[in-house]
Formats: sequence, C-alpha cells, structure tokens
Amino acid sequence: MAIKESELILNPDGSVYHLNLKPEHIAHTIILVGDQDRVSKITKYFDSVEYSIQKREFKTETGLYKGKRISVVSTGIGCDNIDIVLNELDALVNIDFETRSIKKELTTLNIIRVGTSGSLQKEVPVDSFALSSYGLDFSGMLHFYNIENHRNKAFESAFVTHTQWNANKALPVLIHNSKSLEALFSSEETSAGVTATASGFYGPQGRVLRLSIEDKDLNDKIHSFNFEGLKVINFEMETAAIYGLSALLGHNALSLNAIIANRATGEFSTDPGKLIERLITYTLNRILDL
Ligand SMILES: O=P(O)(O)O[C@H]1O[C@H](CO)[C@@H](O)[C@H]1O
Ligand SMILES: O=c1cc[nH]c(=O)[nH]1
Repeated sequence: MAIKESELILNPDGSVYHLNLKPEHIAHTIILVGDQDRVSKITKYFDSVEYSIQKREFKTETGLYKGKRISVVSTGIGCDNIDIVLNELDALVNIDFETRSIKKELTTLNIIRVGTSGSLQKEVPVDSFALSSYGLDFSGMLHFYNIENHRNKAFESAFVTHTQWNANKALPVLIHNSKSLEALFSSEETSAGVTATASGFYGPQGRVLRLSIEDKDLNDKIHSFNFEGLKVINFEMETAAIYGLSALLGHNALSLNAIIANRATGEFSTDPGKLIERLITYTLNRILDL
C-alpha cells in the first residue's frame, strides 16, 4: 500500500523532506555527528566527496575514504532530531519513493555516531573515548514506538528503584548496541558502559546555573548505580534514540563519544578540538574493516 503524501513527505525534486536527500546520495555506512561543522572535519580525510547537501542542521557529505563509500550526516542536537534522521535515512534505502511502498528486500545500514559527551565516572577521564554498550533513554521519544521487545526491563526497574525516579519523568529505556560493531571499534583506548541520553543539556543532565533542579542528587544516584557490573558512564543527547530506532528498523548502530567533561571531577577538556580529531581518525581507521 502506498504511504500517503502527508506521512512520507518528499520535496518537489523528489528528495526526502528534512535531509533533502535522494536514495543515490547516501552510502550504507553512515557516520552521524551532532555538529554540522564536524562533517567536513571527517570528510577532509576522504579521497573524494561525491555529494555535499544541507538543509537546516542536517548536512550530508558522501564520498570515498580509502576506496570505501561513506556518508557523514549531522543530526543537530537531541532525540527529536534523531527521530527525523533515522526515519528518513531508513526511508532512503527501504522505501521505494516512486511507488511509496516498502521494498521487499530491506537494506541494513551501519550507523556509527561520533559525538561529544560528559563522563559521570572518575575512571572515564576527560580526553578519553566512551563506547556505548547500551543507551539509556531519558527523553521519552522511544515510548511512541513498539519498543517492548528491545528494552531491558530488569535493568530499567532496578534503575528506577535505585534513583527513586520521579514518575512525572519519562520511564528510562535501555537499548543494546550492535555487538559486531562494538567488537570492531573497541580497544584499550575505549571505555565501555551505559550511555545516558538526556532530553536537555542543563537540568536534564543535573547542571545548575540559575534554575534549581527537581532532584539535586540524581547524578550521584546514577553514578552509584551498578546492575550486574553495568554502570552508567556518560551523558549525551542522542545515543539511546539511535540505538532504539536502529533496533526497530533493523540497522546496526554504535556510538563513540569523546569525553570533553567529567561531571564527577568538574573538569573540562583543555583542547576538545584535538580530542574529537583523535576520535575521528580512530573511527576512520577501523571503519575500513566493515
Ligand atoms: O557533539 P555532539 O555530537 O553534538 O554531542 C553532544 O553535544 C551536544 C550538546 O552540547 C549534544 O548533541 C550532545 O549529545
Ligand atoms: O556534558 C556533556 C558534554 C557534551 N554533551 C553533553 O550532552 N553533555
């Protein structure tokens, strides 16, 4: 059955609504970054750039890196943007835009986030790399999908009990990464653990400037939580949404984050630009084995 024009929105040139892309514009290996200016910091290493297309905060560059076709897409900040990016990337490969119907043969994308993040644990220091074995969604976005078969309720209910999670907030949802991507990208340079995906940068990550927050002890409780050896190691704003939608749509996803802040020690990286550059070259070196 054809998907209605109000649901799958295509621009007059046939490109998908927000990303402004047509199917031929994307590779099946995709690096997601938050910051649109980070796209060229990655593609400057490419042999050639085939397409460079931007609409709003969504900038895409596709090209060849040592002969491998890769797309780099910026998502902007937050899970609401991830809802747009993941649905539209999936539509580009798995929906026929002519007939507006789902293709019989589905394509699996490899999706790797290269982001920045704040650590919650002293053992995951500033200037190191966090690899998200799981994403813990605090944003509530995933509750709008049928996520039940992909979440880990035992972890979630232990977490809710330990943190005395306020019922007015969305229930946390724990989602796994792609274990094959984790195997490829983990090394002695990465610390693996649970990444908490917040719905904001300030209050939702326990930062206080002028506004007081509902639970000033929440970060300490997240910090001390341990479920069968699994700890929440860092805070950022996209990973769990990427993991949740990738699990639902059948894509492989992994999130790597440069630790620019340590919330446990109060430190901030003296050179975040250099750190993210290091994570970019680390990721590109390993992506060739995909
Ligand atoms: O550096 P990026 O990839 O944007 O990631 C982090 O930085 C932003 C907040 O400053 C959020 O998007 C957070 O997830
Ligand atoms: O503390 C931090 C640092 C980067 N990004 C976040 O979302 N939080």
